[in-house]
Amino acid sequence: MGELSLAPAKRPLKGNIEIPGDKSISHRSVIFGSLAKGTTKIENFLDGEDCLRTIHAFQAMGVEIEVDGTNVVVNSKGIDGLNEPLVPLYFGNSGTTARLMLGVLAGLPFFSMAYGDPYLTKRPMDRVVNPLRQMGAQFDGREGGSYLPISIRGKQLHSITYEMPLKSAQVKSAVLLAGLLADGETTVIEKTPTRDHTENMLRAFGADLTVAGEEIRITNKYRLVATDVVVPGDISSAAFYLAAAAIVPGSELTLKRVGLNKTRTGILDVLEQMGADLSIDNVNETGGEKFGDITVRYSKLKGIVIEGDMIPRLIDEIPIIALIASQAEGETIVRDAEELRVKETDRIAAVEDVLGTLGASISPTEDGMAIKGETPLKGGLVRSYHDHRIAMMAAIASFVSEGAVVIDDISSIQISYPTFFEHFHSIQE
Ligand SMILES: O=C(O)C1=C[C@@H](OP(=O)(O)O)[C@@H](O)[C@H](O)C1
Ligand SMILES: C=C(OP(=O)(O)O)C(=O)O
Repeated sequence: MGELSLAPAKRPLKGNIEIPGDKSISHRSVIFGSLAKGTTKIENFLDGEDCLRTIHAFQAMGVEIEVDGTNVVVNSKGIDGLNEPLVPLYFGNSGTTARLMLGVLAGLPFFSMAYGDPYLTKRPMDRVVNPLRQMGAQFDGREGGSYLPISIRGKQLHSITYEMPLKSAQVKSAVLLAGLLADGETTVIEKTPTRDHTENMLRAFGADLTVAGEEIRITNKYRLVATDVVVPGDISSAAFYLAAAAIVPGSELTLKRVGLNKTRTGILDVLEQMGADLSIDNVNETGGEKFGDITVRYSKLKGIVIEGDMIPRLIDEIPIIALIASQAEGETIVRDAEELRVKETDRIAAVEDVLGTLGASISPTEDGMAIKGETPLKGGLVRSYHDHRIAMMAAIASFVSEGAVVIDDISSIQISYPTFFEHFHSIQE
């Protein structure tokens, strides 16, 4: 797959979409399934490239993992049964695999090596390497271990109390995973809440975890117990079709079984504040994770300010929110989102380039952007920067463009949403 030209399609979008499994929860289901002794069955696993990297890492350590589409069965001998990997572990484009696995590998009694693709290789790893070194971890790598490739000499770790300097669920999770393998009680203090799937799944797998206000504590007192996981749909994937229905006149889409964890539903709050017409039905819960069907109908939108504690609740949705804002009346301002600079690409610069090329008015700032609407989009040739969220945002932009949107390379979409184009075409019939 390479370049793709999408003709303008200014007709109402209609239908139902089965949103694929949540990426964050899929990674964690394989990690906890592999650390627990016994059989863990995972349903609705996201068979995107990133989550497959996490599977390959544990297979290289001797865990039996069978993948049959979105059904995965993990058979593990538990933490004590993991073997030294004989080959370097390849994490591809996946920041979540890299950060969480460094937390695991640091506390296992063997040597390992990790590397990634050219994009992951540019992303900072010192954010996990630093706290893990405080726990006694031994890493070596580029720029003193700040960037992949990194080698890990596994050690018996000791507990720490770590106050989060960044708003990052990956850092929190790396320290908690290391805490699961360390002596004593590890405490993470998190002033701004980030996604809490690690905490929910640790509880479901029987770990000794307590959460009291801003403090999350974990010990290695109990071994994890293999537990089946049903993965809810990924709200970060649903966001693309929430946006499509919200900005194409006359549309109505229902997105099925989408995760509704409060730490992830910022996009729904923002859409409501902008004036979108949303309803949620069939709400249920699995493994501490709420999910339900979301219906969105087109309505006139207006610009808003998005900042502070809201940002971690929609961090991956900011590119698609920028597109929505370009079709809303008035100005939308995004602040406190400096983390966007160190994602798969610099997403502030990429949004400015892609939406700017298409005709939107985007003014970037150090930690966000201002978007002036409502601007007609004219179409054009855009670069995706090998970033799945940028490529999908550009594809959705074609629904409201006057001319064709040509995306230089759509292969990155396989990272998080392999059925994206199947769904894209199904809602135009
Ligand atoms: O923990 C996770 O599964 C993730 C956390 C977020 O990253 P940060 O922890 O860097 O904010 C998010 O952007 C990423 O897509 C997935
Ligand atoms: C930032 C993302 O993922 P990761 O950090 O796992 O590469 C994402 O999916 O938007």
